[in-house]
Amino acid sequence: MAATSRGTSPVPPDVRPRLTVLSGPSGVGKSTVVAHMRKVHPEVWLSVSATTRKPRPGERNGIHYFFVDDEEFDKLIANGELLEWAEFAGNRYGTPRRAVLDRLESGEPVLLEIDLQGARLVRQSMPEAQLVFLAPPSWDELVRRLTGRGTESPDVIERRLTAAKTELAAEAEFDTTLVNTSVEDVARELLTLMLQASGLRGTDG
Ligand SMILES: Nc1nc2c(ncn2[C@@H]2O[C@H](COP(=O)(O)OP(=O)(O)O)[C@@H](O)[C@H]2O)c(=O)[nH]1
Ligand SMILES: Nc1ncnc2c1ncn2[C@@H]1O[C@H](COP(=O)(O)OP(=O)(O)O)[C@@H](O)[C@H]1O
Repeated sequence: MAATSRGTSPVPPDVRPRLTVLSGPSGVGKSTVVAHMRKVHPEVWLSVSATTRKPRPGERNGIHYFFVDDEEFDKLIANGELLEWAEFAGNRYGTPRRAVLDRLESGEPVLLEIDLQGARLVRQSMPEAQLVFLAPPSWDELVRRLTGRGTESPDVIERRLTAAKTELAAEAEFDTTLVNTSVEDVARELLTLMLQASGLRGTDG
């Protein structure tokens, strides 16, 4: 099955939504899709979030996340440095505000990979943003991917699957759904959506 798009954007035609938010349940393949898109198109800018989660093997500070402790995260909030933040499965995650606003001001497409709560906050503060939901081909496949990744303990997997039920139920709040059957197809469709939202042409790369 190819990636499919569903839904239409409620954004008025005179507003250019340059900010794109990608959300979806843990294990659906968000990081994989984004990594593939950036491999093919290294010029695409992705916001790097701050998190209190501990790094997984292979994750690098400043590349995958800014890994901070609770005290540092509190400071980011207190100083108004986060565009949005949320607690997810026992850790906090937030989008550094300045870097995103700088990119938007320069007219570049911007991608945020954040959870449902963050997507809702962005929708409130930036109604022109386009919200893209990444859905699994099936529930069983989501469980297989999350378990097969092998990065979380069984109780953390359980928490993430509980959150996944809430997230899947919120799909209709998003402008578009992409079903992650093929990483390459989804990455291409996501880039096209980002470029179109910015008033730029979609590519076939
Ligand atoms: N609200 C919010 N969510 C974030 C941010 N960065 C990452 N997330 C989300 O936090 C959740 C957990 O991320 P992570 O621990 O990396 O696990 P993974 O997405 O399953 O690989 C995912 O839904 C991410 O999209 C952020 O800056 N803000
Ligand atoms: N289209 C796909 N088909 C099969 N496996 C996939 C696909 N996309 C991602 N995966 C695998 O699923 C697991 C979870 O992907 P990941 O990108 O870490 O998800 P997320 O960032 O949404 O939590 C990884 O092991 C990844 O290799």
